[in-house]
Formats: sequence, structure tokens, C-alpha cells
Amino acid sequence: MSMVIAPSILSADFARLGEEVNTVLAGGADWIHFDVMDGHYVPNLTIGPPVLASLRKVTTAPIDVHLMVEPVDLLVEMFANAGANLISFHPEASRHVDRTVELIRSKGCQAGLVLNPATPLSVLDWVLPKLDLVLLMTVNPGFGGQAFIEGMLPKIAATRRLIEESGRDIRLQVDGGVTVKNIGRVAKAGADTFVAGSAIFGSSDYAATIKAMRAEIDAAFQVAA
Ligand SMILES: O=C(CO)[C@H](O)[C@H](O)COP(=O)(O)O
Ligand SMILES: [Fe+2]
Repeated sequence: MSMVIAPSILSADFARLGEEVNTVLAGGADWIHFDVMDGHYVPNLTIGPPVLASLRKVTTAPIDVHLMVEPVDLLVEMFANAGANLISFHPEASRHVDRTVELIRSKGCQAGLVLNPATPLSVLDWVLPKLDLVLLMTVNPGFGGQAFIEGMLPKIAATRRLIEESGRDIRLQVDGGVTVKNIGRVAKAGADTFVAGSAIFGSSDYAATIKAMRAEIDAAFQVAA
């Protein structure tokens, strides 16, 4: 599976969002990660469907919507109509997880389930085969710029094993505190899709940071001579 880098626009300059998105894509990013916070499920408030619809006009790149909202279902259709390619949600925020997955797919989007640091992998039981992506949070959701929780590395590895056992083409995305310094370890543990907000948008050269991230991922898989 290809390695995907998805910059989180949470750390972009919102006054110049279209430009920021095109700069990271020109700099080698694969997807755009769009964080939606409702001030209820998480203690922060961000952006909604009209912003996504505007971005959709300036790029054809996949836009991966991370919903940190409760309840979820009401917003799925709005984000699908606004141009989301993939919609991920937190199981605690949906009363009927399987129904929400089906709803996302019925709107023509790929579906992802997000596990907070303390959420057990057992939430994937019975629903994993229907997912296109599992998102493991490596910080507590709500804010960019937090430190990566090192204790999540074995959880990434355990999730990778579950995906392998399922025999399905499911992406394993990691979100929170991913940097040039730790991305190699995150990849080695089993992730294939990497969200990075502050590490990319907080750097002076987005393309150079993305290139350095890819080099670290490649290096992690090189066998020591
Ligand atoms: O979902 C998120 C926070 O809830 C963000 O995607 C995440 O925190 C990215 O920011 P950073 O790379 O700066 O940690
Ligand atoms: Fe996110």
C-alpha cells in the first residue's frame, strides 16, 4: 500500500486556506486532512461544510474529513455534499456505529472509524470489514500541536495485525503529534497514512518537510547493512 501524507489544515493560515492547501499539495502531500470540531464532543471549534465546499473548488485532491462532532449522522450528508472523499468519525459520538458507516458509504464516501488513545481495539469487532480506514489518535482529540503519545506504538502494531488478519484493503492512519523525527517509527509500527498539522504548517518549507518525512519512512524500512 502506498504511503500517504495528509497535512491537517488545522495548523494552516485560515485567511489563506486555498493557497495553503495548494502549496502543500504542490509540495508532495497526497490528501488534505480536514478537522471538524464542534465545541461539544471536543472542547474546540473549527470549520464546517461551507469551508469544505470552497476548498473543493480549488483542488481535486482527496479530502479526508475527521469529524469530532456529536451526534455524527446529521453532518455526514452535508460533508458528503460539500465534496468529502472520506469521512471518519468517533464511535463514542454515534449511537449506532454500523448505521453511521453505512450512511457514509451510501453518500458515496469512504468510511473511517477513529479510536482515541484510550479506546480499545475491540470497537473494531464486527465493523472492521466495512471500513476503508482506521484512524488511531496519538493525542487526545481537540487541538493541534500536542505531543505524540509514545505508548500508542504497540497499539498501531496491534491494529496492523488486525487489518492483515481481515485480508482487506484498509488504511491505517495515525493522527496527532506526527513529526519528521517520529514518522519512521510510526511507519515501522504499521501505519500507512500520516496526518501532520503543526509539523508541516509550522515549518518554513512545507515541501522540504514532506520530503524529509518520506525519507524517514523509506529509511525505516531499509534493512541495516
Ligand atoms: O485531529 C486532530 C486533533 O484532534 C489533528 O488532526 C491533529 O492534532 C493534527 O495536528 P498535529 O499534527 O499538530 O498534532
Ligand atoms: Fe484529525
